[in-house]
Amino acid sequence: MALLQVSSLSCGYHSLNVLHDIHLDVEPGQQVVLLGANGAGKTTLLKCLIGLIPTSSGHIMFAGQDITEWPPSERVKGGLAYLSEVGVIASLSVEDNLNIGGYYLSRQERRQQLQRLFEQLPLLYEKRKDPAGSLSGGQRKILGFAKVLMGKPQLILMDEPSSGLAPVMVNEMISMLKTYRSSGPAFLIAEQNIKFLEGTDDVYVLDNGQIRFHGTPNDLDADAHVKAAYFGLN
Ligand SMILES: Nc1ncnc2c1ncn2[C@@H]1O[C@H](COP(=O)(O)OP(=O)(O)OP(=O)(O)O)[C@@H](O)[C@H]1O
Repeated sequence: MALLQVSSLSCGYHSLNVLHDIHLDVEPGQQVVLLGANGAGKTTLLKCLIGLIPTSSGHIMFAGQDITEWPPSERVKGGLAYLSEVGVIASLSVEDNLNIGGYYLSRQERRQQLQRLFEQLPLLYEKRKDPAGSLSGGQRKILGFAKVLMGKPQLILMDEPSSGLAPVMVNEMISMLKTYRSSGPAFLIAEQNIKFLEGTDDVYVLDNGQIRFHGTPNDLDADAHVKAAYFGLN
């Protein structure tokens, strides 16, 4: 059974639908990429899935439950996490940001998870008392990633992890995804950067609020029409 199953979903802002009839699945442990240009509706879809924007029609099933009407806090408690492009609170310390990510864990679990992440990401341990705003853009992205991992989610919704990152940090982010995928969570990643197709199981192409393509990265690579129409590739 799919971990996330989105069917006939429409949503938008102030009674104006931006997304139309979206169907999308994520299986446990999968990495799924949602590709689309600026304004295609990627952020809107992720916000709708986490509950920050209400659904106009359709259904969102997660871990066997219909969460379409659930508030964001219940979705997070249920194992869904959302990492926005910003991802961290600049005025709070690195450690406080991480503890916010583990808000729904018991005190003991939170302590253990914090220790585990500090061991895996020594940079965050070194900077644990520093305000998140003092970190470089790349370090902030890593902190944002660690912050969502703190809550031990089953599925992480990531909004443009590459935005504002130098190419070397994009590679670092891709290798972090590889590392953490093997330890459990599934990922739905909204991106414009096709580098994120590396290690990806499934791809959806979103254009003007509609899914125009769904398949594996190999299927996408073989589809000259989609490549030319949406990515200017021959
Ligand atoms: N708060 C809002 N109120 C009204 N319309 C909005 C709002 N936010 C986004 N939109 C519109 O919804 C459409 C989809 O925007 P969205 O931000 O979801 O796209 P995106 O694919 O994430 O693009 P980007 O990469 O630029 O963030 C756009 O036409 C945008 O102008």
